[in-house]
Amino acid sequence: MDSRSVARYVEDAQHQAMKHRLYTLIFPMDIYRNRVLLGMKKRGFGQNKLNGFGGKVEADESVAQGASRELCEESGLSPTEEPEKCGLLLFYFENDPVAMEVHVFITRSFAGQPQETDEMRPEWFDIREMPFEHMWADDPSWWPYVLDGKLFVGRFWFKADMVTITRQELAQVGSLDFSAK
Ligand SMILES: CNc1ncnc2c1ncn2[C@@H]1O[C@H](COP(=O)(O)OP(=O)(O)OP(=O)(O)O)[C@@H](O)[C@H]1O
Repeated sequence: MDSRSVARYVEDAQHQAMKHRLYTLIFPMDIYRNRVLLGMKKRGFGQNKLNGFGGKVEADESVAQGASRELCEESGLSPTEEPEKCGLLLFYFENDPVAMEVHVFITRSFAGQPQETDEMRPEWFDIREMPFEHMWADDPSWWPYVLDGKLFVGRFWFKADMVTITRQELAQVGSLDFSAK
């Protein structure tokens, strides 16, 4: 397991025995107009879904750096402050021995204009009218925590169809600073 992974703090032997891959997911928020920038994923994992921006964390960067880098690469916006942590999501897919550990961030302070890239087609949405029918099935469960500014940890078990959730756990937490635990 990646030493930066916080997955080891989950008190579940089955979970701890699994390999985890680190990902980021970042949502640029326009607080003046109550909008969030989503991107239509044009290729690869989650193709044709709307989502925040993100991807795999590289070996030489922190998760926050990874979130900033992916935002620049995929949307044309660059955060002008350190992105804010808002949640941790763990995804398990039937028949896949590797769990996804997704670090969720928002940024309210960024430069640039959204631009379409090879990977994403960005579009603004009202934060209270999210297009959940075009998003991952777990998103409606935890998005309210983001809106309320509550930190959260969630685990979702997906069937191989990548749509059906067979089990889920979601809770508000006081801190996402696991290293200080
Ligand atoms: C299962 N429910 C889910 N709900 C919400 N978001 C989800 C998700 N599952 C994956 N995600 C996000 O999808 C992106 C995939 O990243 P992905 O394109 O594979 O990474 P990366 O850009 O490094 O890939 P390539 O460079 O194309 O290999 C990444 O932000 C990750 O957090």
